Amino acid sequence: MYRVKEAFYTLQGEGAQSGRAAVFCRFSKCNLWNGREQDRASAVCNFCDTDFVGTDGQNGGRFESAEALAAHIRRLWPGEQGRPYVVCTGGEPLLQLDEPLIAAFHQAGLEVGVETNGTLPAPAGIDWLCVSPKADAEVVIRRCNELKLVYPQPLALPDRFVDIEADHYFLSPMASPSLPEDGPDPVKQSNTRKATDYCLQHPRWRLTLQMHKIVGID
Ligand SMILES: C[S@@+](CC[C@H](N)C(=O)[O-])C[C@H]1O[C@@H](n2cnc3c(N)ncnc32)[C@H](O)[C@@H]1O
Ligand SMILES: Nc1nc2[nH]cc(C(=O)O)c2c(=O)[nH]1
Ligand code: SF4
Ligand SMILES: [Mg+2]
Repeated sequence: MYRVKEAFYTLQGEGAQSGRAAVFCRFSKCNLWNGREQDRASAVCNFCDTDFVGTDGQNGGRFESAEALAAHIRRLWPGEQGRPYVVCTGGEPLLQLDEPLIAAFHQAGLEVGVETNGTLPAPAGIDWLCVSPKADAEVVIRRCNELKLVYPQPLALPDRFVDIEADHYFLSPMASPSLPEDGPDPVKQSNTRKATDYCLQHPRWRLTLQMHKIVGID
């Protein structure tokens, strides 16, 4: 059984695949926060900008088989154009994504991307793996396509992650978790300046912005 909070067609807004059309499959549940506001401050990850509790979002639900979920996701891709792409996110997708589901996505003609906090081992067969470390949580994934660190995090300084092998190293300015996505966000503005300065001083790191929030899409 797979539990999905929501699924929607949009453009990837972050990282090296920014601007690419994708169906986002947001799995329910995370291992670093239970999703309740009253427990945010004491969670390992306390800046999450996402509601991943339950299965009640758009196109969300409980799926009995990998094939049923893959067919559901494939139907959200518009027609036959381009290279159909699913981004598995959450919540923490590696609590649920397994090899049978990856195989079912591939069978349905989907390339498979994953956004993970890196604390759980990744099943084989993922086409694009993005690891985004959180606070002092141990990262067990040693190799990925992109490492995308939300910045600044006092317990997760960039230097700690340069030994993780990645094709791209990104800093993503931390946004306020609870503001409406289209309003002004002074905290994000100040974090964007800090991330910019860090990238200028440490040119291994590149800046990525949450483009979807800038243009006002999901
Ligand atoms: C909601 S998480 C879900 C996937 C996975 N649990 C993870 O943390 O990577 C998706 C992406 O949003 C990023 N993110 C979450 N809260 C954020 C915030 N307040 N500002 C900027 N990025 C944020 C995460 O770092 C991750 O790259
Ligand atoms: N457009 C868009 N791009 C994204 N990239 C990563 C996201 C996520 O929440 O995992 C995300 C998201 O929520 N929306
Ligand atoms: S950002 Fe990722 S790791 Fe952190 S609480 Fe949200 S879903 Fe979990
Ligand atoms: Mg998001």
